[in-house]
Amino acid sequence: MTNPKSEIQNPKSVAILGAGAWGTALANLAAANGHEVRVWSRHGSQTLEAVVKDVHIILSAISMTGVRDVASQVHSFPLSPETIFVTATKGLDPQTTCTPSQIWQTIFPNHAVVVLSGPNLSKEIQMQLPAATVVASNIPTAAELVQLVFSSHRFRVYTNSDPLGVELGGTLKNVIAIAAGVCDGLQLGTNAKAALVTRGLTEIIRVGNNWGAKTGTFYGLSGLGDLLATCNSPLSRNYQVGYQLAGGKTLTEILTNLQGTAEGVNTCRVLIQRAKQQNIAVPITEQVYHLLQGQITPRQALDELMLRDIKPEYNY
Ligand SMILES: NC(=O)C1=CN([C@@H]2O[C@H](COP(=O)(O)OP(=O)(O)OC[C@H]3O[C@@H](n4cnc5c(N)ncnc54)[C@H](O)[C@@H]3O)[C@@H](O)[C@H]2O)C=CC1
Ligand SMILES: O=C(CO)COP(=O)(O)O
Repeated sequence: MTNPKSEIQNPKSVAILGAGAWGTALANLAAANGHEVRVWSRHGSQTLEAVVKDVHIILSAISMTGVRDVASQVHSFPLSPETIFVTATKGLDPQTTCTPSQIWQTIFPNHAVVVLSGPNLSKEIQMQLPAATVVASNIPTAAELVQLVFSSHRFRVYTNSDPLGVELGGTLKNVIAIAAGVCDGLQLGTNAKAALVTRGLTEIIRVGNNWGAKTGTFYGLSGLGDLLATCNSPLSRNYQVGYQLAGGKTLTEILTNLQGTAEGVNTCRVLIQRAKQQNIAVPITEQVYHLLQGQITPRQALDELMLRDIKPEYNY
């Protein structure tokens, strides 16, 4: 278990769905460990059916917009009951507010589903810089198998038994990363950034607890860890969205030129919908939402946050 190399004696076949930045990085990690890796892209020549045929693991690194459709397509193909699904998407479904793992689990109720999430800026991983992540599942053996497939001296993989918390940590932090980009773009300083990220974590925990996730999970790699990575790195697309909004660009201009997917834009809208339904206070998300809608300026968003009613610090 502690020696990742042991799994090379027992290679698995892994289908990676989505050949974007993250799918490619994950495919390289599994291939470097000696596993048989097949990558499917909607723009590629191989059919989805051929790629998923007889594999041990199907890992989805598709943007949120494609998850339901691709999962439904996979459902129409014959699969071994032992096939494990891994989801690496960090988003929420606009129709149902479901997480990607909830979509995969609903479509494949008899299969193990594992969530993979952590502070994993794909460019750094492609540069072979060291990183750590979490694989979480209600079925411990499935998480342990996925841990072995991806673990190496440059990618340290931890297991976790709170898949919802791990998934929400990676997903909700994208909204805070947009806010952090605004904070840096406006040059508000280190104190402001620390306050924003810390209060952002409180907001994430409040939403996560309401959803049924465990508080402690959000202090781990997929919550606090991913906040630290994305709120401090220009490599984060979500951070870039915020930074450029602070610079006066419109959201349309930013998204037209952005390389890859900034899931926080959609997640923010879905989160506002869910917070209203569940009556959860999400002050930072609200300001990011108004900003993305073009209803306020970054400076107005800042004032709104600073002038809220004073209150005790802990109020999950
Ligand atoms: N790039 C990164 O550093 C990380 C990204 N993620 C998450 O992984 C997911 C993918 O991110 P990236 O690879 O960076 O994005 P990307 O934009 O580079 O790639 C997205 C992939 O999804 C596919 N796709 C999009 N819509 C589709 C549809 N309707 N049907 C089929 N395929 C579709 C695209 O063809 C592409 O292969 C996102 O949810 C992101 O939050 C998670 C961790 C790290
Ligand atoms: O989730 C990520 C790193 O963990 C990637 O962040 P972005 O999607 O903002 O680039």
